[in-house]
Amino acid sequence: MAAALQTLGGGIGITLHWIAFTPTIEQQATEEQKKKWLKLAQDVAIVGAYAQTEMGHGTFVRGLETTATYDPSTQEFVINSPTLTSTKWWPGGLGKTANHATVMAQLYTRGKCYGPHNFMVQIRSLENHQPCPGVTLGDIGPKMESNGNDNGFARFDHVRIPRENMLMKFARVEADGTYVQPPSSKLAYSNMVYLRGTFVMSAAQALASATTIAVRYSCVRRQSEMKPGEPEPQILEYQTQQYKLFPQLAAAYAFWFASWFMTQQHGSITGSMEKGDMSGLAELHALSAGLKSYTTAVTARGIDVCRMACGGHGYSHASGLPALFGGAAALCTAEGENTVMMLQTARYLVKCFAQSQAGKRLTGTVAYLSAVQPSPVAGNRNMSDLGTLVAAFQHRAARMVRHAAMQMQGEMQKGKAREDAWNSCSVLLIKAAEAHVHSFVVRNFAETVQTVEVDESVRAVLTSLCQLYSLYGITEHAGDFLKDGYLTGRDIDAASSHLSAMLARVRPDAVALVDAFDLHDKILRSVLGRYDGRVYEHLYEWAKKSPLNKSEVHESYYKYLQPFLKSNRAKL
Ligand SMILES: CCCCCCCC/C=C\CCCCCCCC(=O)SCCNC(=O)CCNC(=O)[C@H](O)C(C)(C)COP(=O)(O)OP(=O)(O)OC[C@H]1O[C@@H](n2cnc3c(N)ncnc32)[C@H](O)[C@@H]1OP(=O)(O)O
Ligand SMILES: Cc1cc2nc3c(=O)[nH]c(=O)nc-3n(C[C@H](O)[C@H](O)[C@H](O)COP(=O)(O)OP(=O)(O)OC[C@H]3O[C@@H](n4cnc5c(N)ncnc54)[C@H](O)[C@@H]3O)c2cc1C
Repeated sequence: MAAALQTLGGGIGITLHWIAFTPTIEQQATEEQKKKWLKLAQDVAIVGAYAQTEMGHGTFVRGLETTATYDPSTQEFVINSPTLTSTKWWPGGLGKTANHATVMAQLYTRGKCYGPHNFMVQIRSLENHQPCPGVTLGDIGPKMESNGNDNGFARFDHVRIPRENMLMKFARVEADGTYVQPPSSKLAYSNMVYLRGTFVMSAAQALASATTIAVRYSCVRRQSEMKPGEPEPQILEYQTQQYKLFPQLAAAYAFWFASWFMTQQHGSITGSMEKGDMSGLAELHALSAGLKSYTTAVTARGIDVCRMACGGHGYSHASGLPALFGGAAALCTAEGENTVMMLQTARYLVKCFAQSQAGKRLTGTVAYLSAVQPSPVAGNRNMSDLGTLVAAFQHRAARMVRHAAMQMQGEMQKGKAREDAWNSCSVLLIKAAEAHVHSFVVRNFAETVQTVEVDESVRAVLTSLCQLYSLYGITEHAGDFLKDGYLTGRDIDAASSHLSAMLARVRPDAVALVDAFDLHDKILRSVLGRYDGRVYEHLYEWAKKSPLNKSEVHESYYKYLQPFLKSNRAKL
């Protein structure tokens, strides 16, 4: 339905209705309010946008300028866009599709500001879809990709909504204007945590799509001579092609398993929060922010590697890879810009490190921080053993977290304010947080392949893939592992040769591993990745449908080229 609307309309998109607007009602509305709006949203009797970001603020939610001022005389909130930069800007579906929006605005009551809260605002008439009085709407214009989605803008000129339109599951405003505190001010951000968690699966699916396309095409495409006089080989026979594609394929599986963990964690922690136990919220936020940032960044880069591995046809929209890349690039910015999200994870790690220094036993995804010994125990390690690889990644992360935290402590001891010390160490902090998330993904991948209920022959293939993913990470970041002597040069050489062996071992199963994603041609939308492998015939058919081929001589010849040629010939 959503996809149909998105393709049919060519300018409307209800993606955000499903992934942001409806979940916000589910997570932030009272039972009363759900009775009023949730079924309408689920049945698409209303279409909604999630209107938080403004022209002037996206990351800094506490800096949003839209206001919601409570008027006790009428028991209404007045929604207003006081400045140009307060214009809501970017929300998907806001331009032309949505007739409702959850609007994040600074809540004012009795002259005091209580920070950003969500409000349900009808923005278009249900009769004729015209903007409601006081509401100005429009599309923000063409983007890098996803132009089927009308990311829009909205301005509110003192628009009045009933008090009951404030989503009041956590915080409330009583009829007389009294503000009732939520258990945590961050619960207003809970849907962002949820959405970031879903991005991990979006990244896995996107990387799975890209590797399916590139691996299948690399079995169809024959090019060059590996040995003089021999037939042109499949390009997947080249080790360099395997080195490009198989780490991306392994990452797709790693992220797929990481998203299982994320979903399970989100469910159990929000379950406890429903019972008033907020203790897991900080870890959930740090994990979802870090995983979202890490997986979307690796995915965007990985899709472009797949695109380049397909040569010229990879650059054609026929391959489906440019659109995939554009979508993945969007997820690096949307739902929390990646740098900012990784800094949130770093903030949590620094806090946990301080707690472990004070003797607290850490648990959950940071437990390893207190378990890992600072002084490395060098020695010939078995670089094909998953336990050894996991321990190496945890040691690397613990060392980098400790280094960044100690660096920050040092800056503060020199008299720097905490915020300045934070800023001057933020590159170290980002790298430490990335190493932490990377070690989580490796550990989770290893634990999943060892416990998932599959046939032993399948487990053997998944284990090779997990080794490949880990060895690739070690060789790509060798310096981090060598720095304190935890790994030696010999270990890194061993890792490189094991990696080469893994490339050769994965090769015979590569097509089966991408087929296992079970992505239908209609989902892949790629001539190169077709299940039947009939690339060339369909590439020709695809090209013939290009609008430029509607006429043999394009009108631009008569308008521009013909007079231009004529005048140049006249000068000869
Ligand atoms: C792979 C591709 C496949 C194809 C895809 C298909 C097509 C794709 C194309 C197109 C569709 C894309 C889909 C679009 C969807 C996107 C929708 C949106 O974008 S909706 C807007 C999102 N906006 C943000 O996420 C704002 C980000 N900013 C923030 O969240 C905050 O401002 C933040 C966290 C950066 C700072 O918030 P502070 O300033 O209030 O908090 P501080 O001062 O940093 O920290 C205070 C305490 O609060 C905690 N905290 C912060 N946020 C928290 C949270 N969410 N939950 C729990 N605690 C939190 C912190 O951990 C900290 O805790 P202690 O004090 O250390 O204990
Ligand atoms: C495809 C797409 C769909 C979107 N859909 C929606 C939607 O449906 N609803 C919605 O509300 N929003 C939506 N957004 C907006 C999105 O949430 C914001 O773009 C995002 O939160 C980033 O905020 P920003 O654009 O203000 O970037 P900024 O925060 O201005 O980032 C610009 C640069 O500043 C850096 N920076 C900012 N703060 C810090 C900091 N504290 N420390 C270090 N560096 C910092 C960033 O790292 C980045 O490099 C969408 C965006 C895109 C691209």
